[in-house]
Amino acid sequence: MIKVENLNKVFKTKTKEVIGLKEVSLDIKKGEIFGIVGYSGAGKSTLIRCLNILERPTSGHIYIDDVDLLSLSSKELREARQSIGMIFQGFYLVASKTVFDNVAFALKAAGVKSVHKRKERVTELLDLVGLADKANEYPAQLSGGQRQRVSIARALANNPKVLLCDEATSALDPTTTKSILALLKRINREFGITIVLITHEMEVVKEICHRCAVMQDGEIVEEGQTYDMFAEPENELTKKFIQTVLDFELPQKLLSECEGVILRLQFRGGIASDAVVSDMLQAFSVRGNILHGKVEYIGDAPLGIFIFELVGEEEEVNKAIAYLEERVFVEVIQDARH
Ligand SMILES: Nc1ncnc2c1ncn2[C@@H]1O[C@H](COP(=O)(O)OP(=O)(O)OP(=O)(O)O)[C@@H](O)[C@H]1O
Repeated sequence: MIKVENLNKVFKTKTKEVIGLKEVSLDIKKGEIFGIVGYSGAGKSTLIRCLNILERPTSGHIYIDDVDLLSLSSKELREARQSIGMIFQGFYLVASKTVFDNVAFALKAAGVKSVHKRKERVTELLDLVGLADKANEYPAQLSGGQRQRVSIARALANNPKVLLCDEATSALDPTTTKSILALLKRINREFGITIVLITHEMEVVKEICHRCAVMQDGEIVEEGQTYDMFAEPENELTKKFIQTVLDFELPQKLLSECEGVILRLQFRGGIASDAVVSDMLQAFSVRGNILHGKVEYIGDAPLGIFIFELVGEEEEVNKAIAYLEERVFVEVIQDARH
């Protein structure tokens, strides 16, 4: 659906050249929610702005449904953009227009001349985003979450195939963020709209993205199914992002009192975690203490995480670790034996 091939963007300033994107390639499937995550300056905004040619890449290709966006004339590009909606962190609503008129404006701009048709569509959209009762209010009278709902209604006005979300929830509190993400999920499910979102919050990716990519210094450093990225991240930066969601802070006092090996065990959904641990405890002469444990849901799929201390003779402990490593993901986080 969206194919990005070897995209490069170099910003030329008076004194230097800044690399915005470096050989970025992506293949985003129809109906997918795809997340792009990275720290500030990683190139996320540049990439998402390139997807509707708000920013012209220096080289490379962008295809949406096999149409090469960079080969289009200005008129053709304007038409192609009708099928790409976009929402932003700052909402960009027109302060002097009512909620109704902010949404109707997108229809007018797209050439919908009939007042009746515009009214019908705006009413439908405001219903969809839960703002039917706010049609005559002005942006200043709305909360941040409500403003983002208006901008979602506006972005969907002309039935786009793709919705680009540029840090759409970064200015919102956690509860409002959840409600906006739930709305995006619903839009994706009910209308099959492909959603590409950029964010610096892994929590957002965990909540709604089917697949995601991690960016650093203009490059994609890792890409995959969101669940796999959480369960078995490979890149160091991905691991850091994952930790922001899955990390357990154990009290320093507890760590210093532990005499054995502290392991972090990760169980993919479907594996009976307690059975693996109790079988291990029966098979080897070791003692085990669970220090922490919980099940995180990545989308709807469970990922179990336990912090576990193993105490015993060195050889038995090593055998027990090897036994666990054959069955689940194991990370040694402290070894007080050495
Ligand atoms: N118009 C510009 N002129 C010069 N350099 C730019 C321009 N826009 C972006 N850059 C540079 O390109 C790199 C990528 O920036 P970009 O805004 O895409 O990152 P980002 O991941 O979106 O960060 P943030 O989350 O802070 O917006 C940065 O080094 C940035 O300074």
